[in-house]
Amino acid sequence: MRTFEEMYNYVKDLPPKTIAVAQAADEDVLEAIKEAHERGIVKAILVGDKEKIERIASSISMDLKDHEIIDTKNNLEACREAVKLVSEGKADILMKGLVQTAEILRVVLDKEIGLRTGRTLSHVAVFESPYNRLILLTDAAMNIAPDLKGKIDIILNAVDVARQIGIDAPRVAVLGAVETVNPDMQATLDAAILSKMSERGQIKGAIIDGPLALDNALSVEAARHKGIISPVAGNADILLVPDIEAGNMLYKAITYIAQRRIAGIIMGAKSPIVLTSRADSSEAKFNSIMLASLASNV
Ligand SMILES: CCCC(=O)OP(=O)(O)O
Repeated sequence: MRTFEEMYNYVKDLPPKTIAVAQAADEDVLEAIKEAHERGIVKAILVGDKEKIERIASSISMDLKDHEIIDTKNNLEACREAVKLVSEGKADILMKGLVQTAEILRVVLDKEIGLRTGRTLSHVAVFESPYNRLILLTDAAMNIAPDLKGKIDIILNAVDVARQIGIDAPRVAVLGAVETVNPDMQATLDAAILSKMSERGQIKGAIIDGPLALDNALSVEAARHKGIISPVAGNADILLVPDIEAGNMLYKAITYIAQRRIAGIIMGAKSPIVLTSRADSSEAKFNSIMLASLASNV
């Protein structure tokens, strides 16, 4: 797949999913749900301030008859109710509405009602690139400073998503600020170990190389210019960033500087979780719903 249009052409033939939205009283969230419903991808259980949800829905001419509303008093209650719907099997997908990322993730990780599976949870973003392909970015939202084991799990979650979008053996660039191993830079040490583990078949299903800087991970020209010989350089499908600061800034640079279309979900839980920035457009939220629908096949 090269675009979100191509993703839609695939997702439209999947059975519609039920999505539980934690704090749905937001215009962009409801716009995205409206479009995803009209295009046959989901029906929703909208959790949040009922009066506000109905008011916003009416202002965007959204018909609520095919959706359910659960009235809640505050964000915590909305997150808990929405997460419970998924853990009880009443919804296939969870979506972050107008709540902070940390608020919903705390409930997702709750030992009693949460959605843990034993796997590391991680954020996977997918964006349209100028390189004629969809590219994945991980982790922009969940793992603050993952260690080596964490990075392996983060890669595996991204590989699952890559497969669903038609990339069978994704090329993973382990990003750093430089392309050589520097003992003072932990990201480059982790990159070297991950590359060797991949070469020896200890991590399967992907071709992993690094450290690579962002320029030579993406651009064949940049890689050639810097004389980098690598099975990944210039052709990366997955960008693994060293920590959440790098990931979140790159995610927002893609949106606000490059102005590329993007989608984001959390993988590794009982269901995919649609997780965009609160400030992301309804289009980004719609694309993320599509991505979650696709990823729920994993
Ligand atoms: C994937 C980005 C998550 C994020 O940064 O969310 P907020 O902007 O809502 O904090």
